Amino acid sequence: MSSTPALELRGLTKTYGGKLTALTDVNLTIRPGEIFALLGPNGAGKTTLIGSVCGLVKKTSGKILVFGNDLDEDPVRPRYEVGLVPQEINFDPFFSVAESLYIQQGYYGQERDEARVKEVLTALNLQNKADSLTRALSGGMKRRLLIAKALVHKPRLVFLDEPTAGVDVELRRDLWTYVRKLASEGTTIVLTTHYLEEAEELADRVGVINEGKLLLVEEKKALLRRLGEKRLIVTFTGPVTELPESVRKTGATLAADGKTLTYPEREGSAPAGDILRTLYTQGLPVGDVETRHSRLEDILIDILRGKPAAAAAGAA
Ligand SMILES: Nc1ncnc2c1ncn2[C@@H]1O[C@H](COP(=O)(O)OP(=O)(O)OP(=O)(O)O)[C@@H](O)[C@H]1O
Repeated sequence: MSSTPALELRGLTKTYGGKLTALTDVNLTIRPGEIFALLGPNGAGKTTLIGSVCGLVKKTSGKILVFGNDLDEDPVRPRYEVGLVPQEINFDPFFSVAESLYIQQGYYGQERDEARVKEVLTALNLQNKADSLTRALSGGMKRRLLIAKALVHKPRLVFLDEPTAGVDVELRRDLWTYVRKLASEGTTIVLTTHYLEEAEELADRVGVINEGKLLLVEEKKALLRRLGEKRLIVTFTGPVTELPESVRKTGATLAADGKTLTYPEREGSAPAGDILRTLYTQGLPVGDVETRHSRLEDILIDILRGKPAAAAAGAA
């Protein structure tokens, strides 16, 4: 596989109306074939970033390179390699499903390719709807069609902006399977989502953006590891003043009120069971015991609150 980045943003900045800076000096390299999840709260700048690459938003400054091609030098052809599944449904209700895909092929400078349209419709389970008017589709089918539209010209870089917002669990699972398949075939995927479970499930790397600034870019696995794969949480029936030294040494911490112990179990660290055994043998008043897998949600909250440990890796 080529090592040319699928996308490079260098100092990308966007100011709306000379006032609101939606993106500030964003530097980001997306590797070919990866699934990259861009996370951040409402208004963080995710759609602006995607829009700048896809030609829907005019950047204020900075460089955008798609598979090594600078969009300032050629704003059209490199974008033929890009597909976008937008947040909002945007097709003409008077065309049929198949027609809207043929139009899309033309829009991307391609010949009408019936076999490809059939293939995409089948992949998205819309084969029986080819002749239906798009306005006659259910909400979930419209979402499938949005994805079909984004893929029909075989883009090598696909942006999915909130692809599963408002869809049912089954469709979400189907889409995840399909996204994984695309990635396994070498398509690069950039995904924004408010469902952190989705990013956890799919992403190879995660980027966090807030107020137009990219705060962190890291491998998802490393990010989850950093917080501890698992947390042991012990609630005591009465306040404890001090933890046994052997427990303290493991990195376990006692809450200020002495009522809870938290232990992030990391690779190679003491097993949670050893800590529990010590607590019992030392006669500490163990009440409730809970183990919890770390979630991207915990990490994201820490990063957005500016906790230094969480943001240690910095943006790349
Ligand atoms: N066309 C526009 N004109 C003026 N301001 C805009 C425009 N589009 C977006 N903004 C502003 O830019 C900022 C970033 O918006 P953007 O839509 O990129 O965020 P987002 O991360 O995609 O949010 P969400 O998760 O809510 O979709 C917001 O403050 C938004 O109000």
